[in-house]
Amino acid sequence: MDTAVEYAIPAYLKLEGRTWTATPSPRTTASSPTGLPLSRLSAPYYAPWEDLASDLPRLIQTGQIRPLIDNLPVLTTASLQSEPEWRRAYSVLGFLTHAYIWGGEKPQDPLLEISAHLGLPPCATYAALTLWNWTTFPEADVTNPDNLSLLTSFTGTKDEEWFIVISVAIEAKGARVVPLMLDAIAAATANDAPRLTALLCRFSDILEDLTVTLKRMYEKNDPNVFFHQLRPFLAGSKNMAAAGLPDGVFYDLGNGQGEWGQYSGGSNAQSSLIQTFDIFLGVNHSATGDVKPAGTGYIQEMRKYMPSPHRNFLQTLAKLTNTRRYILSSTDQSLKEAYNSAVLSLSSFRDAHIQIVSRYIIIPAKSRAPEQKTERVNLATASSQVKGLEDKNPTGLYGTGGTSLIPFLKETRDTTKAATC
Ligand code: HEM
Ligand SMILES: N[C@@H](CC(=O)c1ccccc1NC=O)C(=O)O
Repeated sequence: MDTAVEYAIPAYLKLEGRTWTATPSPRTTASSPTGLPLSRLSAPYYAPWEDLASDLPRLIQTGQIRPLIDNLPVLTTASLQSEPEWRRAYSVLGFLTHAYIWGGEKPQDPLLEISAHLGLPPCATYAALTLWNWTTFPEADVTNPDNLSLLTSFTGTKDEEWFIVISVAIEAKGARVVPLMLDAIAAATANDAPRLTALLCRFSDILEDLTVTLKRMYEKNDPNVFFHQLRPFLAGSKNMAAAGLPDGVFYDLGNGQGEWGQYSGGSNAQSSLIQTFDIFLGVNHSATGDVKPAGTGYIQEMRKYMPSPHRNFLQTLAKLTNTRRYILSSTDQSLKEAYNSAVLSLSSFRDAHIQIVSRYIIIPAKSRAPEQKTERVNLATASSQVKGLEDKNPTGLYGTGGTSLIPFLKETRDTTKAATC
C-alpha cells in the first residue's frame, strides 16, 4: 500500500505541522502511517458507552435506547489519553446523542468537553460519523470501499455502511491530491509553467477517479433504505421546529444548569477535501448558500463543523494559493487548458453528486414509505415543513445542513464551472 498518503486525515494533519512553502518530497507526508481510527476505548471505565454503541441498531429498534442512555453514568474525560481516544469518544457520543434524540436529550458534560477539545460542535458531525468511524484489515488498500467497514452504525444495514465507506474511500484517494496541490503552488511560485501544467493534468485524472468512486454509491446503498431508515438519524437540531425541536436541543450541564443549542446535521459538506480543491483552484463559493450570519455562505459555515486542524489548514491554504492568479496572468495556452480541465473535472464531480441527490432524496421523498416506517418518514421530511421555508423552495426538500438542496447544489456546481478562463 502507498503508505500514509492514502490516509486522508493523517496526511492532512501531518501537513498541519509543516511550513507549506517549499516543495515537499513526495514521500515526506507518507513516512509513518498514523493508523486506523480506534475501534474501541479499551479502558473498562468507558464500557458503558462502548456497550451501547456496539449494539445500537437493536437498542434503537426495540425502543430501549432512551432509558439506557438516561441511566448511563456521567463519565469524565480523565481516562482519555491519546488523540485517537478523544476521537473515538467523540464518535461514540455523537452516535449516542443522535440515537437518543431521533431514536425514541440529554448529552452531558463529556460531549461538551470532548467537542471543545477537538474544536468541533457537540453533535454527530461528518468527523464523528465518517472520518473517525471506519476500520479495515492489515495491508488493505483503503481507497477501495470494499475493504472498509464501519465501527458504529444507526441501522446495522449494509446500505449505511456503504454510504459512509464511499466517503472514506474518497477521502483516502483525495489525500493524494494534497501534496500535488502544494507542489503546484510551488511551481507557480517558481514560474514553472510546464510543471504546473503537468500537475494540473494529474489533478484532473485523480478527480475523475474520485467521481468513479462516488458513482459506486449505487452498488450497495438502496435509496429507500438510505432515505427512510438512515437519513432521519443524520438530521441536526437546527430549524427542526416541525420535527418537535423548536429550540433545538438542551445541553444539560448538571446542577440545574444548561443551554439550548441548534446545530446542522452531519454532511459531507463538513469534509475539508472538496473545499481544499475549491481553494486550490480559486473557486469562490463565499456567496453560495443562504445561512446566517449574513455574509457567510453555507460552505464557509460548514468549516465550523470540521476538526480545528482541518479548518486551520483550509485557512492557510487560502492564503498560500496562487495558481488561479498565476494562470490568469499567463499566456501559456496549454497551461490554461490544463487549468480549465481541472476545474471541469471538479464540476463533473458535482454533477455526479447532484444525480445521487436526486436518486437518494428527491425520488424517495416523493414515493410512499414502507408501512412501519411512517414515523421515520415524518422525521425524514420534517425539515421541509419548517414554517417560512416552503415558499423559498417549491421542492420542499432540505439537506441535513438545512440548505434547499438542488438549487444550492446547482449553484456550487455553476460557481465551479465559472472559474474556467
Ligand atoms: C447518498 C449519498 C449522498 C447524498 C444523498 C448527499 C446529499 C447531499 C445534500 C442534500 C447536500 C446539500 C447540503 C447539505 O445537506 O449539506 C450535500 C452536500 C455536499 N455533498 Fe453530498 N450527498 C451524498 C454523498 C456525498 C459524497 C459521497 C460526497 C463525497 C465527497 C459528497 C459531497 C458533498 C459536498 C462536498 C457537499 C457540499 C456542497 C458542494 O460542495 O457542492 N456527498 N450532499
Ligand atoms: N447532506 C446529506 C447527508 C450527507 O451527505 C452525510 C451525512 C453524514 C455523514 C456523511 C454524509 N455524506 C456522505 O457520504 C443529506 O442531506 O442527506
